[in-house]
Amino acid sequence: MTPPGLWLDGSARFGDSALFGPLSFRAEAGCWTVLLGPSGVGKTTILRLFAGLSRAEVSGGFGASDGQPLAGRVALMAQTDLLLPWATALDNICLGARLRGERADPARALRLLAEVGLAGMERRKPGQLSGGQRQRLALARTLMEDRPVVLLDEPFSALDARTRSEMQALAARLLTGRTVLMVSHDAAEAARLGQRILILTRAGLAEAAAPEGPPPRDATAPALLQAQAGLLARLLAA
Ligand SMILES: Nc1ncnc2c1ncn2[C@@H]1O[C@H](COP(=O)(O)OP(=O)(O)OP(=O)(O)O)[C@@H](O)[C@H]1O
Repeated sequence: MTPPGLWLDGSARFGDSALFGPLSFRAEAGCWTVLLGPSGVGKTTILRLFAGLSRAEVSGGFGASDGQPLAGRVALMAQTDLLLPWATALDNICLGARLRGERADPARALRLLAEVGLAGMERRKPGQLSGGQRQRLALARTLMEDRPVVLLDEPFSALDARTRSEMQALAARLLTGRTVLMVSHDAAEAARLGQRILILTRAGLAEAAAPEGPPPRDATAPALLQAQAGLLARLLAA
């Protein structure tokens, strides 16, 4: 499936309560876009709209750049891993297919578990995995869905710095070529992963220059630290 871009135009509201806008949002096809911004401006709502999970009304509409419905083409990875505690790692990965009444491919599930570094752990339950391993499992479950559009809602924010860095690198490698829209609070994460970096504030949507080179970028490189500082300054000013 060729990944489509994403668009959203206008202002958003929940019933009588205005949320943001008007603005013109674009996430390019096949690119990694990071959406930064202070708490409560509507970042998660934008993700949930594209995932078909929000009831917010958007005045100018939203959708895929190819004009086709987004339903069935989107996978969402949330901040919490949302794993079923009583199910094994393998069953958790296959859950999406099961819920749709489809047959999950166990060989593919095992391959994905190996790709995220969980080979041999397929019979473990989430409680028998570390926080980082659970996030790896959640990433494998997202990949199992094999959707061209992947929405990430701060999926690595609860992890320690080292595990977060490993997960960022793994996700960048495994999601290459898909349209990725990631919500984050973390300027360092945006500088490391974003091919486009958008900042949503009460004043509207602005674009920040993304560092050069494909993600994941070296988080300790001077150019990256400079980009991170610039983003942080913009976030603090927002
Ligand atoms: N279903 C809903 N009905 C009414 N208001 C809602 C609903 N969902 C979210 N909101 C409100 O919309 C606003 C934006 O929420 P959203 O979660 O999109 O913000 P955010 O930028 O992702 O914040 P954070 O960074 O804290 O997660 C909040 O004030 C929230 O209370």
